[in-house]
Amino acid sequence: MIYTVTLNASIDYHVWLQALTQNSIHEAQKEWKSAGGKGINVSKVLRNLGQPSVALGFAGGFTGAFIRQELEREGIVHQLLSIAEDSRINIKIKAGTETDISGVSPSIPSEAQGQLLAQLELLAHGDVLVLAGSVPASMPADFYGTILQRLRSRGVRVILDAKGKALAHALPERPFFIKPNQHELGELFGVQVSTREEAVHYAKKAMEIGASNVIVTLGGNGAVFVSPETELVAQFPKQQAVNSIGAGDSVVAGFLYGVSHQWEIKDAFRFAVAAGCSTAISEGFCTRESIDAILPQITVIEC
Ligand SMILES: Nc1ncnc2c1ncn2[C@@H]1O[C@H](COP(=O)(O)OP(=O)(O)O)[C@@H](O)[C@H]1O
Ligand SMILES: O=P(O)(O)OC[C@H]1O[C@](O)(COP(=O)(O)O)[C@@H](O)[C@@H]1O
Repeated sequence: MIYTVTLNASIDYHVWLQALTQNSIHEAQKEWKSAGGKGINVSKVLRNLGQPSVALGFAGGFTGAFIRQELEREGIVHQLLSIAEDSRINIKIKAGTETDISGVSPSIPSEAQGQLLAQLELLAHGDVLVLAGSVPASMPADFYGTILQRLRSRGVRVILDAKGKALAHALPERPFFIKPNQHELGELFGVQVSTREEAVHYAKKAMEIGASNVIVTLGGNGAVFVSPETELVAQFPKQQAVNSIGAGDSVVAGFLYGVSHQWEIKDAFRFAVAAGCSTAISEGFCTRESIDAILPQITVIEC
């Protein structure tokens, strides 16, 4: 089974404005709310692909109730643990460009943290665990590393999509796959990653620290895949993003889907990039049909 963990679940409030200006009142042109957080988004994309998963993590308050209801309505199995404080609300403003405001994360009591670790004790050989998104400020920054350590001898593949300290602490614990974007990879090494060559170079450095497979996404400029066996570059015609929220999560879900079906790595990578593109250039998340429609435009070559 595939399990996704979202430590910092959210309601994503998407709002479209004509323009965003200081010191003025804006009238929304359009808006919607969705259950978010990176692990939950991965579960949603997997569901769109017909791949079951179980969403784990924390949810609390009226926002937590909304998150649970949406997952249940969409037929996504979850075992979210209850916390007293409200799950956060993240604001995603579209006004020509995209501006995000991430809400303050709720406090996660140590008992709830222990309950999550106990749930993960039940994972067994062949299971896949996706650890995705920020670690709430009340939790140890090395929580992902702790999970990886505890699962090391159990034959569970761990996919990690994190940044900052959460990524730095977990990397030496040997995740199967990481998916930083170029900025997150640059932050890890205190450099700026702008080109594909730089992305490959620093992906290899991340592998020296502990990652087995790395996809670095470069927004509208493609992506690279690096493993001990191969180095691949994906390209696609540059397009205007319509709503890039969840595009990175779609890459994670797409790659996971391909790997779970024992596809060749090149095909899984191409599918993953198509999933990301399809999400970025439409309002909702990718579907199998939208990915298949965009696949012919994605070229993958060896570096
Ligand atoms: N303007 C765009 N046009 C087409 N695809 C895009 C665009 N922006 C992002 N994507 C797709 O989304 C993926 C992830 O984007 P990126 O912004 O790098 O990641 P994250 O969402 O994790 O920050 C890219 O690899 C690509 O597949
Ligand atoms: O666009 P991405 O990177 O795929 O992730 C989108 C998701 O990540 C979030 O921005 C939260 O990210 P963090 O957990 O890292 O704060 C959610 O609001 C959103 O659902």
